[in-house]
Amino acid sequence: MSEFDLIGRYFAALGPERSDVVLGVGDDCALLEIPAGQTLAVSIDTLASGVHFFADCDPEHIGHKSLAVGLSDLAAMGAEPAWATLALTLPESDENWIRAFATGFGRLASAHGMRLVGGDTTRGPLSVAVQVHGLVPTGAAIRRSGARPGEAIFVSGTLGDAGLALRRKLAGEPVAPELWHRLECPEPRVALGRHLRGIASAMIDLSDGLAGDLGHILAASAVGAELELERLPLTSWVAEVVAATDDWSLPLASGDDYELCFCVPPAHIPVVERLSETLGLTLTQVGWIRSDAGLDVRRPDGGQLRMPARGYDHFPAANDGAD
Ligand SMILES: Nc1ncnc2c1ncn2[C@@H]1O[C@H](COP(=O)(O)OP(=O)(O)OP(=O)(O)O)[C@@H](O)[C@H]1O
Ligand SMILES: Cc1ncc(C[n+]2csc(CCOP(=O)(O)O)c2C)c(N)n1
Ligand SMILES: [Mg+2]
Repeated sequence: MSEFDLIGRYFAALGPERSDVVLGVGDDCALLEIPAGQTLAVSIDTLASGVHFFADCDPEHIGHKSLAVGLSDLAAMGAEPAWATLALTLPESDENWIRAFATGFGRLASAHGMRLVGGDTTRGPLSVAVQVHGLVPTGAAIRRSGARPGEAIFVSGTLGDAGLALRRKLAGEPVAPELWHRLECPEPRVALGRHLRGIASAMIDLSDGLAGDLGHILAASAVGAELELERLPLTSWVAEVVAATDDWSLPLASGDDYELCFCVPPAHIPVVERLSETLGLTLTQVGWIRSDAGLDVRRPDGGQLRMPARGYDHFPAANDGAD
């Protein structure tokens, strides 16, 4: 099947039609209308074979995850998903693979009212780059820079499940299907992000791990924080590993969580508790923002945790100085 046949058959109509798409797949550019009073939020993420997913991974899941990580960035700004573009690099034109990929991508796009409006298809080592475009009322986006001393730090869902799935797979151990799902099919917290407009002062999505990603909020806001490990929301799988090893790197630094971490003034804590019930999503306070710089991680016995690695890094510091 030719490049243009593939595009026409699998990528010309993914996601719902939208009235703000003046021109979608098929011309040199897409043409998109930004509604009055809205600001465009844009983010791009690449998933590379062997780095972000295993080469033999279910292509439907690769389609899902390649869009989910971008949706998670939109969620972290409080933005509403609108349009996506997709750059697909494939070693061969395997129609079964492409159909399954488009199914996973299209299902998630439809669930969030997002239309695929363009892209690029080339031959090469398998990699997928997705640019997402979202809309947020002007002035309402939630940045990393708004955290203030005295605010509560919350996270959604549970932490470390995807990291545990990856660790078990790399060790050749069996992985429970629910854990595997957390790694391959993360659920971006888009509704939560939108509901936190006007409530959260700062927000980030957790792609590299709580310690590192919260560190980005602290740096952008010029504040510090205290985290209490006993408050971390863990599934029994992760809790067992932590209890057996006293190693907190899974929930703090393994990455791939795609949960939201956000800060709220104390007066808004009851709103967050109600939101948790409305959305049926666990929202857990894990610590406090303070004015002293740095991240202080408290163990259940009150002692201080020597910080593990700060989070996933494609070019870790061991390379520093080498060029
Ligand atoms: N090659 C690049 N050129 C320009 N800006 C970049 C480049 N790579 C990253 N950035 C920007 O640097 C910032 C941090 O990038 P990063 O990819 O770590 O985003 P993130 O949201 O923290 O993580 P994730 O990619 O997991 O969503 C973002 O504002 C991003 O747009
Ligand atoms: C096969 C395989 N090996 C390792 C990982 C773990 N991993 C890769 S990139 C990343 C951080 C987020 O990426 P980015 O910073 O590029 O957004 C994490 C946690 C995986 N998912 N699959
Ligand atoms: Mg992000």
